[in-house]
Amino acid sequence: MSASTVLYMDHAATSPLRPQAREAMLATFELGANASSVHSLGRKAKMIVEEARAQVLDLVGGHGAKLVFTSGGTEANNLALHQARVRDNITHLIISYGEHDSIYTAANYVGKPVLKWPLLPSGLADLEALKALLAQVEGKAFVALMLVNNETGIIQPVAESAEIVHAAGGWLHVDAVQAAGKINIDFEALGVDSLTLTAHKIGGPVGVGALVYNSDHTIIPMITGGGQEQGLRAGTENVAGLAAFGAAALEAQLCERLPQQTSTEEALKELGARIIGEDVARVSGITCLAVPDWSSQLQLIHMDMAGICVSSGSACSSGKVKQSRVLNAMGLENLSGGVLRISTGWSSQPTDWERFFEVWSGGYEAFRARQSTKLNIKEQA
Ligand SMILES: Cc1ncc(COP(=O)(O)O)c(C=O)c1O
Repeated sequence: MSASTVLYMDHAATSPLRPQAREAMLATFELGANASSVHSLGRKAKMIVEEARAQVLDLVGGHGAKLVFTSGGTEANNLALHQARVRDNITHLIISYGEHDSIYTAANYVGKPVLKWPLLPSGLADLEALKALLAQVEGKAFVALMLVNNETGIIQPVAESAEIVHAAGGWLHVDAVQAAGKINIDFEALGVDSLTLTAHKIGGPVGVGALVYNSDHTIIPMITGGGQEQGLRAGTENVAGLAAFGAAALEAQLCERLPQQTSTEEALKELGARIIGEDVARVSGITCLAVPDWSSQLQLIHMDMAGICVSSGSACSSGKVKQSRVLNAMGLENLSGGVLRISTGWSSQPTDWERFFEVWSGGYEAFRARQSTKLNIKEQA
């Protein structure tokens, strides 16, 4: 199957490179200079890095904030966690069950007690539970809550959480990787201490990300060596990648009108599917559907054979389908084996949902017909 006949509905995993990002990247490859060099080409490279910094800060309304570039969202989340590791006054971490593994699992390596912050059955983080957890902390807490969940698309109450965390003297980190380009992000209005972004979810390249932070804070570096990034992140700058990140951020500011999935979701529900998080605010661009009988694995195979790239709802960094921690935390263990995540982005077309529905519904009906034939044979035997 050629790439042109494939329907890509897995933007939450990686969004294809935008033409503007590709162009910026190629132009910078031509330059071929180190941003730390003092000669004219080096200074030009440095200017490209600084322009990208301004473009990415613009995407999150972070005009009064600071930004350190990283190798992606995972490193930015780890750099945020590092702040908890090195600050003696931070005694505990409070991590929501919805977090990406680059927070959820990495928190266990900070070396301080980790308290797990439950989700409500709606999928929203439980703010009363947050208050109760903070009350258990004798020192200060580092708290992590993502803005948009990567499996369900649910928008979390970050600004409210920031108020609660700050009233207790803590630090609130927000992973905004899946929010960027889908909803407007206003760093100041959210009132958080640090915020993670990655380029490849907004049409930039893989391997480039950023930690935006409140300029009242001093960031302690995790990677040391040369003095790049004002001494906050050593390593020769990935100038071409950063130029592309900046170009993608500029385009993503428009929060493109993604094809509406509402009518398809209604049709899916009529066939017996459940749309996870349908009672709370979600981004358009991520739909998580679940059925009790047709496994994620079989759904993925069926869709893939028809040339449609989707994902299981759970993280599948190992290429395997595994149970969803997020759905389990919502009390949906019974559904978590039959989950499918469909995600759209800048290159998606309105007709994509129609083709998705045709193929998925055909597969599900055929699956159910096979199941009832099996049942009849059993009953007759
Ligand atoms: C919510 C969230 N945070 C962090 C990451 C990690 O970003 P990166 O792939 O750039 O390391 C991802 C990527 O899947 C994500 O979805």
